[in-house]
Amino acid sequence: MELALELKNVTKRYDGFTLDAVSFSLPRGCIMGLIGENGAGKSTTIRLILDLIGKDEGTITLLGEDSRDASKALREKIGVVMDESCFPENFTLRDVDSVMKRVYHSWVSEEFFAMAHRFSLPDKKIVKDYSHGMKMKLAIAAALSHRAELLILDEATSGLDPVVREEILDVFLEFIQDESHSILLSSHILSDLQKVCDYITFIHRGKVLFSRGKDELLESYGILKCSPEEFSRIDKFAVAGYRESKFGVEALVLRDKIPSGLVVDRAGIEDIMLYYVKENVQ
Ligand SMILES: Nc1ncnc2c1ncn2[C@@H]1O[C@H](COP(=O)(O)OP(=O)(O)OP(=O)(O)O)[C@@H](O)[C@H]1O
Repeated sequence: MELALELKNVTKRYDGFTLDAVSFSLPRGCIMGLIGENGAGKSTTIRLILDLIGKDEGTITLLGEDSRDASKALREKIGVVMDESCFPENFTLRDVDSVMKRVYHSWVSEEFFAMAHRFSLPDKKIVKDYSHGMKMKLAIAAALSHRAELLILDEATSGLDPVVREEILDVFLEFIQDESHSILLSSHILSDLQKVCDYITFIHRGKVLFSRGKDELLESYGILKCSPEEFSRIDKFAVAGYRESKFGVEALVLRDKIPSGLVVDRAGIEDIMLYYVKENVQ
């Protein structure tokens, strides 16, 4: 399986925080969601991948090349959306186009304007007068207009309404129709990730708790609601996390380890994350 991205034991130490031996890999043609609580290390991971900050240990391979020796040609193949404010405030679409075509050899003006119009971005308005959603759409249109093979997005859909998010998720799904294309995106909107991702990597307090196929995760886990007596009879290796209330016990469990007769409901990525975090608090 050809990989778009591979991290092996990537470590970054800050005073009071360590991104600790992070390893995961993203196959080409797939979308990976990076999840984790505030301050977990998602943006640090993305900055390391983009070589915006230096790592202390480990290796990062981007489209087959070491990220440290990334050539200009490799950089052209990576579309990045870090935040909304990537263009000067007095720029119009035309200004963005004329600057970007000097930055990227592979810039395709027709694709940029087509995407900008698809996103209903106005021709004449300057960036300063854009809404937050318009700025994000502009950043995404630009990232998609230089023949990128790998898109890396940090919180690209945060603060956007559901209609705009859906529009952007559709663009992502179209982008990976080409099997050489891949996407890594971090988000707190787990329902969005559940819709589009093939893989989920969960970072918690600087460590990868898991990096797995989404379908496999959703099939493996379920939510069990039962009485304390029933819960006491369950193999504890089957329990990823639980909470007790006056109504009984609710637990995130491995579905195939639960005896028949007990009802196990479907778990979402959000359930999985919440129970895992609860179980891993120190
Ligand atoms: N330049 C820096 N110097 C010191 N500490 C830093 C620096 N950059 C990030 N950190 C710390 O690294 C930790 C992880 O931050 P990071 O921005 O990667 O988290 P995140 O998962 O993206 O969080 P959020 O969801 O809130 O954006 C935090 O404790 C943060 O304070």
